[in-house]
Order: sequence, then structure tokens, then C-alpha cells
Amino acid sequence: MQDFKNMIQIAGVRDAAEALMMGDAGVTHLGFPLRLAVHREDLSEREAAAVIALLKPSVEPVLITYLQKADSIVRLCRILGVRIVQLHGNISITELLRLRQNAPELAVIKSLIVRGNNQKELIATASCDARLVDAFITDTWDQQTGACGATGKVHDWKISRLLADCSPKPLILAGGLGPENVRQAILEVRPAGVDSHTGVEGPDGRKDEGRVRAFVAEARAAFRELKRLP
Ligand SMILES: O=C(O)c1ccccc1NCC(=O)[C@H](O)[C@H](O)COP(=O)(O)O
Repeated sequence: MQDFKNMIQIAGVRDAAEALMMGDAGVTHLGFPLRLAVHREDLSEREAAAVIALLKPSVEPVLITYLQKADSIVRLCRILGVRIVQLHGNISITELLRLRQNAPELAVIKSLIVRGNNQKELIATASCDARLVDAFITDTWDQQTGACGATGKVHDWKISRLLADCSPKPLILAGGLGPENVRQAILEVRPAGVDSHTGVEGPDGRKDEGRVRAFVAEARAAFRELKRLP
């Protein structure tokens, strides 16, 4: 059973070399975004399955998807060989229930998208969905593009802190995180885990080893610091 404690996830993998580099750098979870709403996939489903098969046991692959039908989600998870799925779209309670019944072995992370001032709605969703998910991930909505993920933008961390405090399930923080701000974000929000995508990329859009290693070091230091706080 996953507890997502001190999870350090990086999303968006281009190839095996990139995946192995991130595993060696200490990333605990690698997100494979497939069947997306706005952005293009980095690699095909067949290529993703091949990369996942090469991962060391210390690195857990996660399917990140906007799929909303339980059957399609389970099918894709089995093709890829993942045990965790991050649902980033608007899945209904009925489909979530079906997912849990049909694939109880899958751990489910569900997104809570911060759109300005919608904390009341997010608190209600978190309380309603908690029995059907293993963790929540807060992320940022981009008004300009309509994207709910991989925006490179931070949101109001007070909202994520509120959700981390009141959610019955662990909260993972995403949205605009990088080596420069992940420590502060962890200390302010007190999440179980963190996720980054664009913040650890270089100008060529590839994951930058220096930035990945700095992100992991900063996140680990902040999680250690959190333990010492009252
Ligand atoms: O949501 C997407 O379209 C997406 C596309 C590619 C990779 C990840 C995606 N979403 C979910 C995530 O977990 C991202 O890592 C998260 O949105 C953080 O992205 P960033 O703000 O760029 O660090």
C-alpha cells in the first residue's frame, strides 16, 4: 500500500536515458502523461511501456491521464505495467467506484485544480472523493491556455495548505515547482509529496540533470526539516 510520504515525482519522460537518469538522481515516482487534454504526449504508449519495463524497483511509474472511463484507465494501466494512476480530468464518482471495484490493486491519485478562489469547491470534492482515492494532487489552472497541468505556474499555496490540513488522504503539491521554490513550498504547504514537470527542464525541453538533482536535494532537505517542526 502506497503512503506517498516524501514522494518526489517528476512528470514527462522522453526516453529510457532520461528515465534512468531521474531514477539515479533519487526521484521516487516518474509520471508518464498519456491521453491528455491540452498537451501533446512525449512518447507513444508502446514506448512508455518499454521505458517502464527498464525502471529499477526504487522508481515507481505513474500513469498521468485525462481518461474518464474506468475500463479504458484499467486497460492502459495494464498495457503500461503501472500500479498507480493519476487522474487529472473530471472523472465521475460512478466511474471512480467502477475503477476501484474493477482494479482494487491500482492506487489512485486524483487532481484538485486550483482556479483562483475555488477552495470551498475543492474542500467539498476532497471530502466526497476521499473514500475512493489514495491521494490528491493540487495543481494550477492556466487561464490563458485552459491547461490544468504542466503549466509551470504556481497557485495560492494557502489553498493547498488548507487542503493538506483537511484532506483525509495525503496531498501531493504540483504547479510551477522547481529547485528554486520547492523547499519553501514544502514548508508552507506541508504536503506528503511534490511533483514537477516544466520546472526541471532545460531550454531544449528535456529534463536537465542538474535541475533534477537540485530539485531532489531541496525536496529531501525540506521533508527532513518538516519532521522537526511542531
Ligand atoms: O496535465 C498535463 O497536461 C500534463 C502534461 C504533461 C505532464 C504532466 C501533466 N500533468 C500533471 C502533472 O503531474 C504535472 O507534472 C504538473 O501539472 C506540474 O507541472 P509543472 O507546473 O510544469 O511543474
